[in-house]
Amino acid sequence: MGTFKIEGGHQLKGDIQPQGAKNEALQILCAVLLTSEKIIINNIPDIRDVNKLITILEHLGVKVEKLSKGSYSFQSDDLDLEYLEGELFKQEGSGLRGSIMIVGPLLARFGKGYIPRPGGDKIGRRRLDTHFEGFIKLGANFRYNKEERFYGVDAPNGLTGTYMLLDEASVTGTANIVMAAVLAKGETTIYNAACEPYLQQLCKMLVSMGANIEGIGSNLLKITGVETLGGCTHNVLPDMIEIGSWIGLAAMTKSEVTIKNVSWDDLGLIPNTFRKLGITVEKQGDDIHIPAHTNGYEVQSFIDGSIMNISDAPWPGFTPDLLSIMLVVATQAKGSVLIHQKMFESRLFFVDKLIDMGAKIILCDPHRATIIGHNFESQLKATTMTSPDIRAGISLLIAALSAKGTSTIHNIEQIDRGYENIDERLKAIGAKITRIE
Ligand SMILES: CC(=O)N[C@H]1[C@@H](OP(=O)(O)OP(=O)(O)OC[C@H]2O[C@@H](n3ccc(=O)[nH]c3=O)[C@H](O)[C@@H]2O)O[C@H](CO)[C@@H](O)[C@@H]1O
Ligand SMILES: C=C(OP(=O)(O)O)C(=O)O
Repeated sequence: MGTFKIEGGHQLKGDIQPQGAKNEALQILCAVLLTSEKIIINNIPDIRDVNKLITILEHLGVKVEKLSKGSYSFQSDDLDLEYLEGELFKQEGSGLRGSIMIVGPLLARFGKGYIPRPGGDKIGRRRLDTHFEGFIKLGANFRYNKEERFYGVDAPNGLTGTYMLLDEASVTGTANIVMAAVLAKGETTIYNAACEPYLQQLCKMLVSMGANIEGIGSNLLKITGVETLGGCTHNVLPDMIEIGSWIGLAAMTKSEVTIKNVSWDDLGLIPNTFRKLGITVEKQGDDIHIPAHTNGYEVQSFIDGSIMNISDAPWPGFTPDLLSIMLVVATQAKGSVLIHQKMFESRLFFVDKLIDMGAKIILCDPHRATIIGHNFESQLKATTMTSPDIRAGISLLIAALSAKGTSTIHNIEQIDRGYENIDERLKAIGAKITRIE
């Protein structure tokens, strides 16, 4: 278990370049299984989850070549599908959430796909019903081995397009079904589809491979199946969750930071949601400039004067992956905020650590926490903590960087799952962090 030692209380200053988006990269990497032709992907982040998925692809027989930092070519022209039935896959496939998205492409191209119960954050129940209900609608047979928690689908006669209304706008579920439908016979309509930029990017990539998809960016996708798909070059967008993390970090440490090349048009409600906490988010070309909040930041209230409420919703709503960061940043705001995490059941329990550090938080129930901001009148105190999940981990890191004294964070593998070389990148703008293996 790796550890960070963090000396808090220092202002940071400088530019930071966001990495490529983790959740997009995981979808895009699975899509390379849809064609025997070569696919080139640029801006792939060098993070644990993505590297684990690349290893799974290699073990499946995909030819992977690193062209330069973040750029790889992939060719799935000679796959070893027996790997999917072996012990190694049971271990590797369960090591991350994103591995679930190999099922759709394999089912579409080879008529069968398997997956052990995927990993990812332990942040509450994480159902896979939407994925498999979608495959069944397309004509697949479904099997689930309860003992081994192993899922399987097959479609010996191929998949056939149909209409489906998803029971929830699942991000990875939509990606999986889209990747199955692009090679199905006839037309598939997916209503209540998720439409995060990750999915828009996946659909654009599939179109450049020869797929026929209408409605990209909406919750109604119409896909007309094609016989085969070809190669393409795809560029992964900057990671909007990392961008949000750096906005929060800058505000809470009163630092002046410029986040470079953020792809503003793909950030949705993110800049405005930080503004609701009183944070100044300046657009400078395609960069975000956060000035030093020397006099703090004041939470806005609603028109009727009621308490500010920040909650998550499927895109274009506010992403659940930034709520933990909002919560930690609110601990130093002037004013009070209700954070309502609607999607996940166990993502707010890390507030115990913040309360230990001196934050004023009432955990109302597993989904809601009220934060009474300190307005920097009292600094958080350093402590020792363990990172329970990726976004709680980064939030605790932000808290530690703003706190008085030296904090210790254990289980930083959770942070490394989604933040590339985070200690070195933050050191470059003045953070005092030491990694202890
Ligand atoms: C690898 C990857 O891409 N992971 C992301 C993906 O996970 P993932 O695709 O696993 O998450 P889903 O979109 O399937 O669902 C997330 C949670 O939200 C609930 N839910 C979802 C949709 C809905 O309309 N109502 C609802 O309540 C689900 O029951 C589930 O508990 O999307 C999540 C939701 O943005 C993000 O937190 C994860 O970072
Ligand atoms: C919940 C997340 O990731 P995963 O779905 O991979 O667990 C996240 O990125 O915040």
